Amino acid sequence: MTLKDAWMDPAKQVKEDPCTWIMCMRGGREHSRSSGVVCLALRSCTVHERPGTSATPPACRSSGTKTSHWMTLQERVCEFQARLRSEDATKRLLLQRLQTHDHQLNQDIHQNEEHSSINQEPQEQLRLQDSQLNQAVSPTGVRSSSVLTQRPVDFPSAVHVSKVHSQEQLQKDEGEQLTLITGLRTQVKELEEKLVDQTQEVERLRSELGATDLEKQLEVLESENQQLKQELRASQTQTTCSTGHCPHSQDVEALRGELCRKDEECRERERRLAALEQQVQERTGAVVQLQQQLEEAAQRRQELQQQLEEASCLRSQSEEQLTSRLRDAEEALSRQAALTPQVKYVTKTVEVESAQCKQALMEAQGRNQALQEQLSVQRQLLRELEQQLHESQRSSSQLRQQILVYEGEMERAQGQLEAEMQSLEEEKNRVIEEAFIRAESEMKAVHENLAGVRMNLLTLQPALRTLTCDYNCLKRQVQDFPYMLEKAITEAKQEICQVIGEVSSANQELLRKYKREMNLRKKCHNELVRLKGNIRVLCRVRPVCAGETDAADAKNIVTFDPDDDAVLYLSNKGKLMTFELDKVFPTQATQGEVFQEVQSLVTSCIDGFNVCIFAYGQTGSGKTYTMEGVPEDRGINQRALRLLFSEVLEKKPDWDYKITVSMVEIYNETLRNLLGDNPNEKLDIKMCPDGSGQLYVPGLTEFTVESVEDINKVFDLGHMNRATACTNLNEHSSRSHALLIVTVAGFNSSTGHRTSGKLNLVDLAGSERIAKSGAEGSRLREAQCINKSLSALGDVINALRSKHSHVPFRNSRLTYLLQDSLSGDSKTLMMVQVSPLESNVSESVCSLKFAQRVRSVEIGPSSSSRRQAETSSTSSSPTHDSVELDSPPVTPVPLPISRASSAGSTLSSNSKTPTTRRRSHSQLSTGRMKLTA
Ligand SMILES: Nc1ncnc2c1ncn2[C@@H]1O[C@H](COP(=O)(O)OP(=O)(O)OP(=O)(O)O)[C@@H](O)[C@H]1O
Repeated sequence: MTLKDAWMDPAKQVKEDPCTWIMCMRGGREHSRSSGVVCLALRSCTVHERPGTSATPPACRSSGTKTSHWMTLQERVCEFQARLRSEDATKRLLLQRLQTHDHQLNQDIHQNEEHSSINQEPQEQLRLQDSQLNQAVSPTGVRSSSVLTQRPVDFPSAVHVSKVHSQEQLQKDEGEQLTLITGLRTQVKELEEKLVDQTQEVERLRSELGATDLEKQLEVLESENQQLKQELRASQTQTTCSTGHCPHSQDVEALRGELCRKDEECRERERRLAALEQQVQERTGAVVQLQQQLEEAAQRRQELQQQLEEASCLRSQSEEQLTSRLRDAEEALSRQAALTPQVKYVTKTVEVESAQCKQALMEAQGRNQALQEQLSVQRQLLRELEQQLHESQRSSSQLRQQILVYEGEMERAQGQLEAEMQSLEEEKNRVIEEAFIRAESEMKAVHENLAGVRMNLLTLQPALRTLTCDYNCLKRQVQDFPYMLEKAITEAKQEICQVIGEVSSANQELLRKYKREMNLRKKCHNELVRLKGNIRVLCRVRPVCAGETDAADAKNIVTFDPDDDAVLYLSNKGKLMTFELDKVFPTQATQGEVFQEVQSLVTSCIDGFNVCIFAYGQTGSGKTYTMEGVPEDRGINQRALRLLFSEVLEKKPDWDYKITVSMVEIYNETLRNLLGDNPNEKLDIKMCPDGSGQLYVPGLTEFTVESVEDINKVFDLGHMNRATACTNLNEHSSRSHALLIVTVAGFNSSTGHRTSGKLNLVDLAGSERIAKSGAEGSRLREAQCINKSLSALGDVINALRSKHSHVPFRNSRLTYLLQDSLSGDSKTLMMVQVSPLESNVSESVCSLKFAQRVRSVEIGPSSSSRRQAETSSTSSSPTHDSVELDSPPVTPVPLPISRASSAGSTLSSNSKTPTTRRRSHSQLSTGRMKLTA
């Protein structure tokens, strides 16, 4: 608030913010005093000083008594000032008038001096002027009257005196006038001095009033209050700011709530006090009314008493008159009685007068009675009034008592209120003090932090400068960044395109080289296989089992050449027969060693070749052991699949392979699905209707396998189905062919190259002689079927070896099913199982001779088709058959087997063995092989 605002509308400003207004007015007190603004403003302040008014500042409420006292003083001061001002104005007016008159007097004197020679009765003018002066000065009581009274009263009579006397008189008057003027001037000076003194007095009073103890106290209180308010605001702000950090915030909040509650209570009590005051005022008004009524009644009573006294006085006077007249009459009567004649007259007179007197007496008595009635009425009225007065006095005393009670209550309530106010004030002071202390400590901490921050700032300024420089540099770089980025992107794009082009060309070149290498590898592999022979024949001699050692014919007749692993010696009836095969596994050979020899064929299946691995031999020679193995030492089947998995995994990034497995059984020339839902279901082999010449088995179940667990599951299912279809699994397995058909289909996503290879793992039925086994009935039929299929196999191999135009694949289900794996680029491996026992020597000789015959066969397509297969990278599958497939089934013809000289029957061949192979020591016959006893 500005001083101007306070000056313009003090009442309004005091209503809005009295404390600030007072502070403001303290600066401009001199102005406000002179116009009485203080008084008006303080009256407004007093109006708004009522308890419970929100606009009233706490400071004014807390020091209400002192403030009201101060206001009363201010009012008095204002009144005194107003009075002084009016006196000042009056004195100034008087002074002006005196000065005016002085000036006029001077002028008149000058005129009198000028016109004294012509004597134009100046006395009248002087009188007039004196009277004016007297009129002007008289209100102030100045000594002018005394001066005027000293003028000669008989001055007009001097006109008739002589000129000498007149001149003397004029001189005398002039001297008197000069004396008067001098006196008047002296008075004016005195008045001026008095005025100055009074002005000084006024100033002194003003200065005194401006620094009374109460005002000083008030100022001190206001300043303290203002300071406390500021501190409270600051502490409240800090408390609000640090509500989450201050540990006493809850206490402060509670105290604040308590303070508000107490304030509410105070306001309530103040309202009650105001109501009580109002009641007291009303009662006081009633008492005043009653007192007025009482006064009126007393007045009327006095009037009645006066009337009564007057009436009594009149009555007594009339009675006295009558009594005196009666006495006079009686005296006259007694005197008349002495004078008889006169007595009669007197008696008559008396009688006449007596009647009159009586009448007058009667009238007087009547009047007396009426007056007495009036008196009694007045007395009654007086009694009533006295009763009313008593009642009003009683009610007045009751009201006074009530007032006293109320006053006592008020005092008590006020005392309580003051005590509560005091306690609240103390509480507030305590809270403020605490907040102040807290704020001080926090402020100290903040100052310390600030000092630290300043120090940090000082140390950080160089870094900031550096950072600013860096920032500017970065800003420039950022501004240039889009352009640079665009440029870099363009360059990078160009480079990437260039690199992509180079990589693409390199990739093409690599792909080309890869394809070439793959073809070369395949060619080499094929060449290797070819060099080894498309049909490889291995021999494995099983060890003598634990239960066989005790038998009389349990003699081991098989020996091996320590220098040549492809030679096997068989002692047959004292003669040593030598058989040369591709490799001979001795009895101690492990499953791993056997598989190592065949794994190259397995991997060629991945390359798209069809592979056929047979296990051939008499019953109990170890075919199943070699092919399936035992749970603790798995055979070729599972190892082959494991190898396929690992190989496929190695080629995984480029090639995607799918490996499917089927299991079939050929029993008595009947094909059965071992993985199907119905194991007794018979399957058939049919030609694909698409004209591709491929064979397929409708209804054959295929399982896709991806892990060893899948393989085991498939094997378990096959074994289970095989077991459910027969009464004796061992016998049944000996009399049937078990085929595990593994198909490997690959796809190279980068080249689009597809491959499809088939791996046939065949556990053939036992090849023992029927005559020896003495089979009859069903066993004979089983033996015939086995012989038929084995003969058909021999015929097929013979036809292939002889390069006949017709290969009799259809002569048995076995050869028909394995047609695509026995022809073309197919690779065949026959594992001839041999029992080392002497009791099995004839079967061993037969098996070895058959193996030797098979070993001499060359399987392969015509040179043209082979070239095509080698050069074609996509379509020329190695499974493509070059031989006629649709040849009708022929009756199986036993292979003619020429016996070897003395060593027993040996395989004979009508074709030369390759030069790379060593010739067998046994003579090979040129006729057809015959697998008979
Ligand atoms: N290399 C070997 N090492 C140890 N034991 C063998 C070996 N070969 C075969 N045997 C054991 O010889 C017995 C007969 O083998 P296996 O059943 O494999 O002959 P098989 O030719 O399959 O007979 P079948 O034609 O009746 O099925 C089995 O107990 C087998 O464990």
